[in-house]
Amino acid sequence: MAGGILSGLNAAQREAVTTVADVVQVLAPPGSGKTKTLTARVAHLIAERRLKPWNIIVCTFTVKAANEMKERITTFVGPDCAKQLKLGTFHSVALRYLKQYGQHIGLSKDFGIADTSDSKAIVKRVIKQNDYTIDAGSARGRISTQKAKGIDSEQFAKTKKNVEQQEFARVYQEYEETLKASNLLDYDDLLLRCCLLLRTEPQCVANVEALLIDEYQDTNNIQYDLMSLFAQHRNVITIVGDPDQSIYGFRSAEIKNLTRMKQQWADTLTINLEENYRSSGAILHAAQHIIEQDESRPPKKLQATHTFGQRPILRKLPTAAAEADWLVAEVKRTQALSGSLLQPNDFAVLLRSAALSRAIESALGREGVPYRMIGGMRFYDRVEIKLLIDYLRVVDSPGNSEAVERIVNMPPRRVGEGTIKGLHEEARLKGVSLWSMVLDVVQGRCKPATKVNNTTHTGLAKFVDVIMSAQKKLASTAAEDAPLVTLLQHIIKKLNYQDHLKKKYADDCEARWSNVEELIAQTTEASEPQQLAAMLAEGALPTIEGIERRTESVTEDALSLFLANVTLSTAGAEKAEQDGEKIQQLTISTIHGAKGLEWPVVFIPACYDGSIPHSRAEDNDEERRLLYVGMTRAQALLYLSSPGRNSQREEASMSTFLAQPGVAAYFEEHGPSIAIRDVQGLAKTLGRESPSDAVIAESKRSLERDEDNYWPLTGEQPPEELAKWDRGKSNETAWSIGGMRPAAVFSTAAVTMQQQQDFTTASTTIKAGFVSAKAQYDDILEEQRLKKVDERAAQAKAVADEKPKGRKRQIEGHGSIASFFAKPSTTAKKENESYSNSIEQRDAKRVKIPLQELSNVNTVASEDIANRRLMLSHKLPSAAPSRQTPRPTSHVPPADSPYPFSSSPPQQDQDDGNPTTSDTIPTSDAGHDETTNIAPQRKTLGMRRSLKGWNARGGRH
Ligand SMILES: Nc1ncnc2c1ncn2[C@@H]1O[C@H](COP(=O)(O)OP(=O)(O)OP(=O)(O)O)[C@@H](O)[C@H]1O
Repeated sequence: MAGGILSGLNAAQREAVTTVADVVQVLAPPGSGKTKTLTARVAHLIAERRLKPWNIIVCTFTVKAANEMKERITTFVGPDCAKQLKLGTFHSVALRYLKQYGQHIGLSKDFGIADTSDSKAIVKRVIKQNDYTIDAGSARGRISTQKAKGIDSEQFAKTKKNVEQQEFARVYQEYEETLKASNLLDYDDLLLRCCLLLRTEPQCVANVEALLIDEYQDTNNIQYDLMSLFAQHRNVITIVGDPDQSIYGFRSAEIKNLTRMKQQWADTLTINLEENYRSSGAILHAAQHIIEQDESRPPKKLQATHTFGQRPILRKLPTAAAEADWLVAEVKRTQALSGSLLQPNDFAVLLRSAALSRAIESALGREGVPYRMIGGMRFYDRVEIKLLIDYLRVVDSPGNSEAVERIVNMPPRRVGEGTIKGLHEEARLKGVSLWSMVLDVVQGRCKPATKVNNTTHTGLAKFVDVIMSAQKKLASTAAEDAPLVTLLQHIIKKLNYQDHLKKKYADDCEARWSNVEELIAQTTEASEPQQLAAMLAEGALPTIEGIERRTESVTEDALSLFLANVTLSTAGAEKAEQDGEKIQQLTISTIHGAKGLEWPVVFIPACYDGSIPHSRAEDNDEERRLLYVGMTRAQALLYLSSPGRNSQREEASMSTFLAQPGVAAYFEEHGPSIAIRDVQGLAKTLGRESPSDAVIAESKRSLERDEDNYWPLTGEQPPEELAKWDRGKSNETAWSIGGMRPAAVFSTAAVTMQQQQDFTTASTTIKAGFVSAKAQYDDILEEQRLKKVDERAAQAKAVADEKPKGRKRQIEGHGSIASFFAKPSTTAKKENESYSNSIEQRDAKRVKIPLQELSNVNTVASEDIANRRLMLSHKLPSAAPSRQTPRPTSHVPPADSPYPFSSSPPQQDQDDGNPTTSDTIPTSDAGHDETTNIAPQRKTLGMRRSLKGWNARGGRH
């Protein structure tokens, strides 16, 4: 048996499992096998030391962890033995004692448990009944904090207090009285009463021979007391934990409990596990460097068992939206370059807070990448968002009776459920929508069979007012006056939405309001003339001669398209879930929710000050540990990124943890190249079959670009995006002057040459006929923009001329995924030890080429500029603009290259001036519509990126 228990353990783990010391602390970094060790020790105590399983208590922090541990122990000692262990969360173990021995402290056997929502409801009622002014959510949290500190309501009331604290003391006391009167214990009480019981009646735990605790760094003071009391007779305790992963300070976790334990049991044996079995050396080095910024923390060794691998990536992007696009592009690129060996399940996006998921979810939805959320709901499924989206839906389409039914009494307007159902049924029988039924009732055109009293009538009238005023608002807002966000804000104001959230979700209204702010940011973005035009162009079908088009309203179309976008962005994933298929899904999680988990590829976006460290965080060290926990979830590839502007459009600067001197040396500036041999190594590690070279080559073909080189490393917009913006601006000018809807943003893939020419004609004609002051001013701005683009182009050329061209910096012999996945573990230690030297070598070789990729796209920008200059001089281009697309940048480095896995290839010395076929949509039948005589579409990189969403969605649904 012992052989089985100990097999596969390293020396330190074996020592931790077999030591005869009574009190043992196993301090282990992430991925070092803490759970494995703790499990083996339980099995060892039973099998070798002959302890009875029913005399062993094992405490975990989550039910999931308890179940996993039980499963693992079962494999060693069998199910009958395993089920006799006292194994569970602190709360469940405490509950067992209270149920069995509670009478010793006057607790009747039939006490109930107040769950979180019961507790909240009680606090709210107490506040309401007494007209207290204290916020219910924060009062509930404060009660829990006091209990965690072991301070009961009477003790709290006795100390000197200011007025506000006195009120809280009364809430606390009345809350306790209510629980008592109802014979309820809340979660905190379970622990507190158990402590009381074990102090009053220590005999209850006279049988306990050993106590083992997982994730010890998250214990609070009450849990510490409970630990001492459980073990009070024999004092045999084993804990495993990692102070660097203590991220629950906000729930009163006490990192000091480690030293407190050593003080209480002076003979505590501390065993450090230093080998990490999860992450590549490069990831560990970077994570270690970050955590070591906390100088108060004792130095600790962390040894990678894998080889160095690929250095993590630290990327700057211009905006949160660009960051999301880049992230999804990297998911798709690495997936394709691995010949689909990497599947969505292998990727995780870890966020500091749930509200950050919106941009990522939208980008994933647009690109059809399925995802699941853990530790949170999908953005559009969140109650506070769903309700607003429903309002927008009803404004857009009042005939949507389901949506009307959901929102007619939300926020509450005293319209009962029965009334709504009755009206809905009457409407159905009459063959009209619920909206028209409600409207007729409110406007006195109909006397319904369903009883509608005065109060209900008033409620219905209020609802009608919200919808009709919103429709009016939309109709009266000009396209250039941000119609979507204006509409949304109108609805939010009408609903008094922030107050509604405060009332209904007292304890987490801030987080919910953050989500609403995120939706406002999204509609603000979508309302920009350029975005609006692009969205409309994406949704537009080509004009077909002889078929009359529906008269368009820019604002109304924009709302419909926006809502369709929202719906479709989640439709793929929903379908997969409904069908019950086991589909591959990328994971989105908060970092807190990802604790204890691991993935081959991890992204941590939004690494900016205010996000991480969070603006409301009280303890920056805890925020740093949070980043550390996130980083150490990654096995092979880790991406951190930060936008120059966050989703609220505020300027954002790189997280202080990542901006410190020396940090950059641990990161690459862009995603890695992935060669075929890397894929083979990856397959080996993941225990999967390696795709053939042909499959890899084929899936590579689907890629628009096989290097992470679209977004400049400086965090600026790519010239293509700027040129697009510039072009969008010139359209906008024409649009606002002529009052016309733009046919499209120039050169979008969805817009035909004919349309472009039509638009060019229209805009030039307008300008020629009537040149307003605004138009002249726009022309001046336009010239200034052109100048800037010219400067960028010149700068890019200068950079591109530097040698060596297009190289990425890598450490010789390191720095590739292959070197991690091939994991020649005997050399791993050596490799990692020589890391510092490598950094120096690498830095000596570092070639600063931040704008290297610009040279590829200069031609695009230049031609656009030329075309726009033609427009400005009121001359029509004789033919559709011929735009040269960037060359693909995939090159095999020479065999003797010092950068064998370099991801940015050397530039070719000459340019034949022809667009490469791989970057151009073939001019075959597929691209040429005979019936409409539409010219073949050409693919341009930036444009295709932004338009793909609609095309793809159209195809899928
Ligand atoms: N001696 C070992 N040899 C090989 N693999 C090991 C060894 N010890 C642990 N592992 C593996 O390392 C991975 C991480 O182990 P585990 O989840 O127990 O780590 P942990 O310390 O609990 O991590 P975290 O702190 O992140 O939760 C698991 O896949 C485990 O099987």
